[in-house]
Amino acid sequence: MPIVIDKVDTWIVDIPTIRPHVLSMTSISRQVMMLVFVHCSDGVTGLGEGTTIGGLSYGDESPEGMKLAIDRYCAPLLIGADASSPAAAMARVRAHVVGNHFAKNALETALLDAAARRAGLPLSALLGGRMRDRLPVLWTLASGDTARDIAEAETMIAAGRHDTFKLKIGKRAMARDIAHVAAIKQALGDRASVRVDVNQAWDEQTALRGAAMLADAGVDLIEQPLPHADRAGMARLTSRSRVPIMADEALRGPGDALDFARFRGADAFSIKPPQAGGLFAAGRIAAIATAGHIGVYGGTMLEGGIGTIAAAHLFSTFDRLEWGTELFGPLLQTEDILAEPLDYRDFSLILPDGPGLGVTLDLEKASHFRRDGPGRTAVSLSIKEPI
Ligand SMILES: O=C(O)C[C@H]1C=CC(=O)O1
Ligand SMILES: [Mn+2]
Repeated sequence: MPIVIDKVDTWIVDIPTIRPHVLSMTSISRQVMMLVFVHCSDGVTGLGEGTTIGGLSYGDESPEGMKLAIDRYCAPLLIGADASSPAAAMARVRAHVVGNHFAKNALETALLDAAARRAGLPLSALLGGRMRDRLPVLWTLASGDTARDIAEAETMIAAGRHDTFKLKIGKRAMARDIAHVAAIKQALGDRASVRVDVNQAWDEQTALRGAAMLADAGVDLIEQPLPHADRAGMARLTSRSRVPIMADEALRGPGDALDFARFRGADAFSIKPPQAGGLFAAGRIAAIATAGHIGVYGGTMLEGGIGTIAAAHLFSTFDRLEWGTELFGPLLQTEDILAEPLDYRDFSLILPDGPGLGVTLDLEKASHFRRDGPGRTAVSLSIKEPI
């Protein structure tokens, strides 16, 4: 008897962040996660997560939209389908649903988690096998305040948690932002690598001047300085900047990665399974990066434990990961909805060995924070910032 997909459930879960996280386009003080449960006829359930930043401020999918896309359009395509081939199941979804990369990634993760659990293998084994058991993880300093960011970095270094920091800039005038970055780099010196993420906020002229000043300040990497559609500008900037340039929002699938590799639009790629449209698509971006002599970095959408560990399984299979990862999402949340939190130590995230994702959802806790669940909390009702 073939094992088929019986049911697909989606939940929206709201968790506050430990402090406001300030980016160029929005500030968040909670994270909204869309969880997917794929229930199979053999009793195995796979888990996936779709999370973005600040509703629709970062990308063109919101957690609420992901839930709708899955409930209304994707789930009916999957019910009764063979659960043993996530690739065939996702091909069916892709044939009928355009775009919706975050929703597709969450579904593909759940299908792969179920298949790997059934096989008794860690997800990384299904994706080709691990090249490493731990991933270096940086921390983003984004409180919006220089002194607080320096204090936060010092605490992280002292605790052995992070020694590489990404600073979110682009919200304020360029000179003010760079003074903030330079002060942090000066305070940390050689004890830390400092990078910046402009989140598309600059134009090419600002970026050319900014890159020169950031080089003088000792910054190691500049992430997505220009709007995602300005590929020619990214290529010109990459050829002129003394600091390596990384593409993030511009990479919405392997096709974008191929263009960037052809025109050397970046020195490094931030690889994010949700932006890519799934774990397999993200793996193809890494292959293009490697073939194009472009550096590889494991990005995040500030996901919780499920999305984070799914990405970690994939990143563990990459043969090159020159720029490390930023898989710190669960550490930014006040609560963990996993039964056992992810294992962060020695500046790294340690991959679990159990089958599938290798993590267990604390169902009671997740239901408590579920927006539409029985334990609906004050958190989801008292939020003032835009969803
Ligand atoms: O990279 C982004 O643009 C999004 C995200 C990742 C880390 C962080 O602080 O924000
Ligand atoms: Mn980024």
